Amino acid sequence: MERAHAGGAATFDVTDPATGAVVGTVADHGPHSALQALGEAHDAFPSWSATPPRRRSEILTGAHRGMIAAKDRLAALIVAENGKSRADAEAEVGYAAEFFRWYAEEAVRIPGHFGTAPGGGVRNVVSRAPVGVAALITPWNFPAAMATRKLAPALAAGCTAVLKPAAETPLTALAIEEILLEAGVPEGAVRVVPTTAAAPVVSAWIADRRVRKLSFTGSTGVGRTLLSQCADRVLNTSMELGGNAPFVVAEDADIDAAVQGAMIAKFRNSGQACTAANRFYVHRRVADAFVERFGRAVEALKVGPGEQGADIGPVISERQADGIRSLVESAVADGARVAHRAEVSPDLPRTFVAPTVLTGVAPDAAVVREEVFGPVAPVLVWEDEDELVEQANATEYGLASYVYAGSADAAMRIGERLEAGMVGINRGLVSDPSAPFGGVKQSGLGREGADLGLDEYLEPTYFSVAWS
Ligand SMILES: NC(=O)C1=CN([C@@H]2O[C@H](COP(=O)(O)OP(=O)(O)OC[C@H]3O[C@@H](n4cnc5c(N)ncnc54)[C@H](OP(=O)(O)O)[C@@H]3O)[C@@H](O)[C@H]2O)C=CC1
Ligand SMILES: O=C(O)CCCC(=O)O
Repeated sequence: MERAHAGGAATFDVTDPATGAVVGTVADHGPHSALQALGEAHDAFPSWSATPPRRRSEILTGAHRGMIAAKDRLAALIVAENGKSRADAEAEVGYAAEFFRWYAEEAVRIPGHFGTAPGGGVRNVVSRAPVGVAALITPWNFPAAMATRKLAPALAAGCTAVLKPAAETPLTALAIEEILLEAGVPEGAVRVVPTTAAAPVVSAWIADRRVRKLSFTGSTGVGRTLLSQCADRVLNTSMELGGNAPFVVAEDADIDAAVQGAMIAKFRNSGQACTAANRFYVHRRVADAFVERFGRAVEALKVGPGEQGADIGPVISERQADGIRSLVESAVADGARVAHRAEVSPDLPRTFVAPTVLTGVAPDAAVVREEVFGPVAPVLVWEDEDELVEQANATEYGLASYVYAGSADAAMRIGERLEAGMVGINRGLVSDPSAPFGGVKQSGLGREGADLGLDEYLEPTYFSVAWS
């Protein structure tokens, strides 16, 4: 599985987090070749933005088909470079491809506005134009979906793009670039630029006047740094940052359904998602039943390499694994109890972390306050709804939250009080290309998916037309 890409002699290896084996080698772009790629995207912009929406739509439809046809190959690449289970990888390919289909349908329906100014004699005409060349920065946790969630609306809007994938997972993004070219995206309109020098490459793009848009998915810390760099040029930005999702179980919830939702919300992608349930608030009356059933489901999880039928693969790196373990150790040192834990063979490398349920966790424990990004579920007990809401909102993050309740009234009442851009009501999965994905507070700016995701790549122009 080897991919190289024009862009200079330097290369870097991509490794499998399940084994440490090298699974690919790619060009390592520095700022110079990254700016050349930007030049290509800039040159391609006039023609792509003038391409009829119907044709752009057909090309995106072709990209959707191309991804579905390449599902096995793409899933294998994702497992190899990210480590997730084969089932998670296949689900990701379907989810990622769907962004192309959704935005193929949106490309031909970009709305405008025609209205009469209240004073009369003037018509307000509003049209929307592509913002220009977009620089897209993606993380390693969803190597396909994070790329298509940005590329699809950018291309639908008429933008061209340079995309920097995470250094851990460039192979999937390169495969998607090829699929786009095969579907008819012109040479240069999309350039994937792997690098081990993220900061200088991205800074060079941000400083370059040809870039008119930055869309970033990753940690809040890096997002903050990029926002301050973008301030110098007042660059249009979209930011999908970290999360710390509360998962609330009310006393009248269907416990089996809540456990099923919790398994998805917590263990999809081994917990490495910004939408992952980070802390569980379970009503005292149902806490024992929930922990017992949730614990049984967790203990049944099979941990192992993604291609060997495991439910839970490795996390992305030893550093990440050590960080997750130390959150568990510090919670236990402060009185928490490991109530349930899945088995991990001692023969597996250190990147494999045991899925764990913690009880008796202090509300201000680091495992509750910080984004765990791993398969660990701290469970806290609540009784008073005001206190629950206060604790759930006591975070700078505001991305996703989840509520399980028996009555729609209770579910919506609690859901509306949670500070989050997305609320799963009796569902453990909120991600959907047809819905606006994004957060409030320090979880980000802007939305991806749905019609709002397209808006991020369009600028309104208002024509004030004398018209008697
Ligand atoms: N919201 C989300 O989806 C994600 C959140 N996270 C959170 O962040 C933590 C750390 O993960 P990590 O991978 O380090 O996330 P980062 O935020 O560091 O990485 C995300 C992307 O930003 C790039 N990047 C990193 N530093 C810079 C920089 N200074 N300038 C420009 N680009 C940069 C990375 O490139 P490169 O890979 O080459 O460093 C990658 O493409 C996780 O534990 C998790 O809590 C992580 C990933 C996704
Ligand atoms: O962690 C992320 O930013 C990706 C969330 C995956 C999803 O879309 O559900």
